[in-house]
Amino acid sequence: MDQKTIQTDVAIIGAGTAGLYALREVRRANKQFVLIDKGPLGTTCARVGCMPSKLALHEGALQKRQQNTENKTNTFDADKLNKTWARLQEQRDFFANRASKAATSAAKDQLLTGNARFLTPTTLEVSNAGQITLVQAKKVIIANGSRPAIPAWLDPVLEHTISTDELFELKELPSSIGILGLGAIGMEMGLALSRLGIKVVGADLSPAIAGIADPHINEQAIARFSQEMELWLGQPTAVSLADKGVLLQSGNRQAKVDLLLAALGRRPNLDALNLQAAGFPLNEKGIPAFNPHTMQITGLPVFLAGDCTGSKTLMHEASAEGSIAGFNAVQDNPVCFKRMQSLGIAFSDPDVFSVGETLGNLKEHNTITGKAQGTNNGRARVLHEENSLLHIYADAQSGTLLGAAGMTARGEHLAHLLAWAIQRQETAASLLQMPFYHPVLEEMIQSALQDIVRQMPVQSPYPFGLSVLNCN
Ligand SMILES: Cc1cc2nc3c(=O)[nH]c(=O)nc-3n(C[C@H](O)[C@H](O)[C@H](O)COP(=O)(O)OP(=O)(O)OC[C@H]3O[C@@H](n4cnc5c(N)ncnc54)[C@H](O)[C@@H]3O)c2cc1C
Ligand SMILES: NC(=O)c1ccc[n+]([C@@H]2O[C@H](COP(=O)([O-])OP(=O)(O)OC[C@H]3O[C@@H](n4cnc5c(N)ncnc54)[C@H](O)[C@@H]3O)[C@@H](O)[C@H]2O)c1
Repeated sequence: MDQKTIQTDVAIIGAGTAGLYALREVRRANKQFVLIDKGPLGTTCARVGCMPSKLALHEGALQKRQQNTENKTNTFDADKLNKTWARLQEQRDFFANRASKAATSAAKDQLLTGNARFLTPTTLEVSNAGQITLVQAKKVIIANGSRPAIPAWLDPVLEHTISTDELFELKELPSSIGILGLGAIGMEMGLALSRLGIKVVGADLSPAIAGIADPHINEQAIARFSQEMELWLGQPTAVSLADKGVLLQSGNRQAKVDLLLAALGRRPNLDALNLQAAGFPLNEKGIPAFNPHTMQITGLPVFLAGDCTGSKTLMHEASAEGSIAGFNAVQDNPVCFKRMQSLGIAFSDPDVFSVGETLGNLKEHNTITGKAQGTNNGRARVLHEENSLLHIYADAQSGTLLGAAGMTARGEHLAHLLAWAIQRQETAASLLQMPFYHPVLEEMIQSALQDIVRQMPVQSPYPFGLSVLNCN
């Protein structure tokens, strides 16, 4: 067996979002590096994640709007749908090719293709078709992502089961699909496929969809989205083989579907790296202890970044963690960086979002919830999105904004404004001093803030939103 050895300053495992952001910092510091990836290049986000899912959602929304305009019902047209899917795959290829080129042009001949595993915390064995390369690095960054969870109880129906890793490669879409797991992936893909004309049955053990922690938002979201796909919630679903498909059964409900999409969460890929044998102390989930402000693994010259950490598995967090890990891997003493407010958006149209603290983490007696409903917002009514609902949580004494949750039309934009305001430690009163145009959905934020201010123990004598100017 061929074997060569490379010695370098920094070895990065994974050329996904986190790995590429780490690489940018290592290159800025002019350090030697090796970027290792087993392939395919192109990042999870661009190949099978953020981008293809948004292409499918956008196409689904266009078709739904057209059907509404023409007063038609949603029907399955295999030929048309497969052509649409092929077009979306081409658009997806643009994003994936761009990310792949970013990796090859940044790493050039320091890109090492192969499967990496640790022999010691600073020695890696990289294998590619029988060829072994040993990499000895002063620092290592682990950014090897996650994979879809496919539990063993799906084995009997595995031949009819896919994950999002396969969904965007399908040449022919089924006329019906079952979705197990209604987190962000299950809800986004269920709605996209349903709007494209596929019959969708979605099931989740939990009574909440899209991970919504606020029960009123959840109730509203279930009422809204069950108009588009069947939702089986709060009970286990059994699966068995049926004629050319899968039989789903939960309580007294059952449905036969052509294909099953497993959207049961994702697992960190750390387990493939031989960490324990190489001397990494691991917790019960197989993850080494690390500092989330430096991304350094406790006591070792090794850093983690992105989905492989098993927490904050979002693109913007992967890029921030990659930057922190890459920056710190080239320092003598790692720097602690502040982490951003948490922000999660399901692009379900109306979008479901959660910002900052979730309701379950807040103490009821210390928290005021400001509420706004689409029925009282002119723009939401114009858009036929009266069922929009926004809750903003604030500290009961100071009015400082702590978190928010909502299901609103164009919620992605409201979620960002709220995340920025919370990170800037705005209070309900200070944020009300910002201009709010009319008629806009942002007036839902204004209404919820006014609702908070009204509930505060001390009331200002001045009108809402006005700050006093000392004219003398
Ligand atoms: C369907 C779907 C939709 C999503 N939508 C959104 C969204 O709208 N917004 C959002 O913020 N996030 C979204 N996400 C999450 C987002 O895609 C991920 O958080 C992000 O892509 C993680 O990046 P990463 O760099 O950690 O991992 P990846 O991009 O997966 O990179 C890991 C890399 O490591 C390589 N690798 C793995 N093991 C080894 C090994 N042993 N040796 C060498 N190389 C290895 C892989 O080949 C891969 O290139 C979505 C995810 C999915 C699945
Ligand atoms: N718009 C976005 O930002 C976006 C979109 C898609 C994915 N993502 C990222 O990808 C990650 C993975 O997404 P996901 O939706 O697969 O994971 P998830 O963890 O969000 O959801 C998994 C769902 O599966 C359910 N579940 C678990 N066991 C079950 C069982 N036996 N039967 C039925 N349901 C069961 C859980 O209750 C949960 O609702 C997300 O956590 C998110 O970080 C983000």
